[in-house]
Amino acid sequence: MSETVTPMMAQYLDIKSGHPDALLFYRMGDFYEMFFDDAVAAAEALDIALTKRGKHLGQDIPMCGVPVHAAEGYLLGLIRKGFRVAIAEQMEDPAEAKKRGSKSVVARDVVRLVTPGTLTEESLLDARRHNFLAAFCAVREEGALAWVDISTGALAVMACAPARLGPELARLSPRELLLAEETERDFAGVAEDQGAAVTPLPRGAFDSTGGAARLCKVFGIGSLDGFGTFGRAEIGAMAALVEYLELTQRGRLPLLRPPVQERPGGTMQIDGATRRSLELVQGSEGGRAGSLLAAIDRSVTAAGARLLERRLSSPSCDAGVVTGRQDGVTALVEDAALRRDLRDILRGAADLDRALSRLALERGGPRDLGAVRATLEVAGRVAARLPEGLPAILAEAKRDLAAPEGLSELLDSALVAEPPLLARDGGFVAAGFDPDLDEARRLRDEGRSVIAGMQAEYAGIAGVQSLKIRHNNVLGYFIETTATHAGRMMAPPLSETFIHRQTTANAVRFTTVDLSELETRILNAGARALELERSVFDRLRAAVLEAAGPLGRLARALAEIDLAAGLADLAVEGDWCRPGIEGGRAFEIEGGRHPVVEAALRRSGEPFVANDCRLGETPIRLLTGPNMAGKSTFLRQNALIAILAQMGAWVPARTARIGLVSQVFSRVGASDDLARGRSTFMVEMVETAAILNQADDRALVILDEIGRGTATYDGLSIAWATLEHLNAVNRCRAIFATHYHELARLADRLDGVANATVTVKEWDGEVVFLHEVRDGTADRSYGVQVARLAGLPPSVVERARVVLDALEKGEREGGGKRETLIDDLPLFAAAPPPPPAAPVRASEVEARLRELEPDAMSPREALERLYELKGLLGRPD
Ligand SMILES: Nc1ncnc2c1ncn2[C@@H]1O[C@H](COP(=O)(O)OP(=O)(O)OP(=O)(O)O)[C@@H](O)[C@H]1O
Repeated sequence: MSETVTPMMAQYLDIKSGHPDALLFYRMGDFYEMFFDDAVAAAEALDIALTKRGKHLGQDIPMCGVPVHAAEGYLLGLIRKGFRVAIAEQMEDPAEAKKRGSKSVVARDVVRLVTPGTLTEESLLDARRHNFLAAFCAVREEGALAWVDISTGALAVMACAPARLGPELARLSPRELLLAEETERDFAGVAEDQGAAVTPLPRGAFDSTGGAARLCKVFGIGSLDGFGTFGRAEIGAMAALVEYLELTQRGRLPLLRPPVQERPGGTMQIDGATRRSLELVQGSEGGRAGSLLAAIDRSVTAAGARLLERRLSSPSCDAGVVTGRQDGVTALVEDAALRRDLRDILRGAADLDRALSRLALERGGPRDLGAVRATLEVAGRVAARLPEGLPAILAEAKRDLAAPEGLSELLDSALVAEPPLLARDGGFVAAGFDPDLDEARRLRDEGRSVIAGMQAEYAGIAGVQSLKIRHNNVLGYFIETTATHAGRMMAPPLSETFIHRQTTANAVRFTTVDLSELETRILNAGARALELERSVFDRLRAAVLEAAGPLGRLARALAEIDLAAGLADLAVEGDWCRPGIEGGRAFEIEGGRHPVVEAALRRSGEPFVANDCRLGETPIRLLTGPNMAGKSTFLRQNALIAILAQMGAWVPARTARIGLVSQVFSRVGASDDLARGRSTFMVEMVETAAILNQADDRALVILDEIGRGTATYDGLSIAWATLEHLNAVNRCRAIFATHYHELARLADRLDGVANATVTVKEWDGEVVFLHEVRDGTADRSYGVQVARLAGLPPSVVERARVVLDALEKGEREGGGKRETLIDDLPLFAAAPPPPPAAPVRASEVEARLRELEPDAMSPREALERLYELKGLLGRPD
């Protein structure tokens, strides 16, 4: 049987056996081919043709392929669908292989494993978002999470108990999580809930003893102590990252920055459900649109946008850090000219972090060197524009903008103005940089112009004006003429000069001794020029990587300045204020607004009504009010203001004073989690339980309509007990919106609770939403009116009114015996509402009206249509 396996298939199977979990992209000339099950899966995932190639063990071999030049797009498609891809390249020229014998196969090897967490290509990444790869290491009850963005080299680690894994993953949203094989079962569900692909690794990868040595080697240091004091789990998690990077990048490591150790509790805790319900970085549809991030992002550089997302995802709990950042924003709010100039200059910056990372991974090209040069130039101009006496955060950034000695000059003199993407074809080194290169290029180019002269000369000798000198990859340079003239050239005396090479259907091709010599000279010069350019590239790359430390700091400084300027711009334009950050439990917002709702209303020309929120003395606010009045908006805006304040931004309010918030919890709106078999009510209760069990006295909790997913009295009881627990046990600041007006009475009994309501006016039987939050309670929900506004059939609205009146009357008189009440109600069938005839007619008339195009009608037509419409109205039933 084995005789039927071709040498190439044997090689394929050998490589594939090393990567059973990945699709194997097997390079064959200009294509990456896939075979067997890989081909079937990829053809389906990419919607490309599935073909066959030869037989294996008597069966057809399924095959599909993608062209190399378009491979990135296909890779992206596969990674998005959850595949991992191993890329096997040809490691030698096919000509080399031939030398070993006609049957020998070109040597191939996997050069890289592409996985969701290890992307570096610009086209595969979102420039404005991080792409984190994370590793979680559990050592008994302890745990640690490490994460790296290999496209920028940023590495961080923190102690993380297993129970905190979910919220931390929600904060970072890594694309991929590494777990030890034994723990995969325990944590894979948590990871998948947060959208991270799980990759299991053998336990050895997480070993802290060997790991410490491996990390020291990567960073070129003798001991990790210089970076901080790390626990065993922390070292294990970082070591697993490094091991996986070595595995996927086949030994080439990205430019890892020294690990930043995050302190648990240093950032505001916000769990996944809260992040989703507040739509911090993702809108309700899953993308960026509609999120707070999208509404506040004014950064002009990709690195600035990434820093903004990081800050927004991890607001600080350290008053010093927050006020330090605020100082930076404030300085740029106050100096409009400086802010404008900085933003203008920053627009010219390239994505330095990502360029550096590609260069380190040997995936970079001349354009990445160009990106370094451009960013150095921008950094110089930014530093020159920043005055003395700035707040510390900006002054430090200015210091970090100092360019590494001589690098700018080197890149400036070495690179052409617009370097190409790839080094392969040369053409990126500026004239005058390398005399040898200039000489080789001159020879090559002169050769080309000599050829033009030669063509004229040979045309004269042969007496054939249409004679051409052409070039192709097989023959090199050759003289071409048509068959009509060729006879003369093949006969003496011309045949002494013109040597016949080839006859094709339309042409006959010749060469000459002089042409061959010239060709060799041109080829040699071209090859030499290319070789020299490559060595210049290597030199420049080495110089850039040598300066990777300071360049990383410079990139970070630019991002910090961009972020501060963007937030300042936002603050000025939105008329925001600098919030006071305090140690106590104050929460005093005057004239607060919801930035996303406000922006949406502005687009439709409507004003947003600003509202106060004071939770200082009575920390719990019980909010009642009609449907659609703006309760959810009010709840969320206060949570968002706290988050914005602690990320260091200004906030959408007239004034704000906030005692540091340790945790934000939000339960707003309900949704089913059918994938996990949970009903709406169950999801709500699970989330409420999490809040009641975790919220401490520095937490800010917003709860919207707890208990509405069940029977009225069950719901009311749960809401009641929840409110009491928040007040007595959690002792946190909270806003609690409810439709159970009965709860309002609790405010009289509980010290920490006060009532507030969103006001409406009733006018002519209609509700008018004022969106104003006042002290006090609402008397009713106006649910029926809102239902009418939403377009419920009038018969249903009318019927609902009747039922509501009866229920309310019964409640007043009978103490809430609903069964008897319902018995008393006139039955639906017994008192049918009049059939709604008019609206049907009206909509038919409307439909006709909509079809009309008055501009296209003659007066007569218009009149006819009018009669027709009138006729429709008057038609008897
Ligand atoms: N302060 C405000 N100023 C202007 N318009 C507002 C304000 N607050 C809310 N709105 C508008 O009212 C709409 C409804 O708001 P929201 O969803 O907050 O109401 P709600 O009281 O929570 O309703 P329900 O009880 O039905 O969930 C919003 O989409 C927005 O357009």
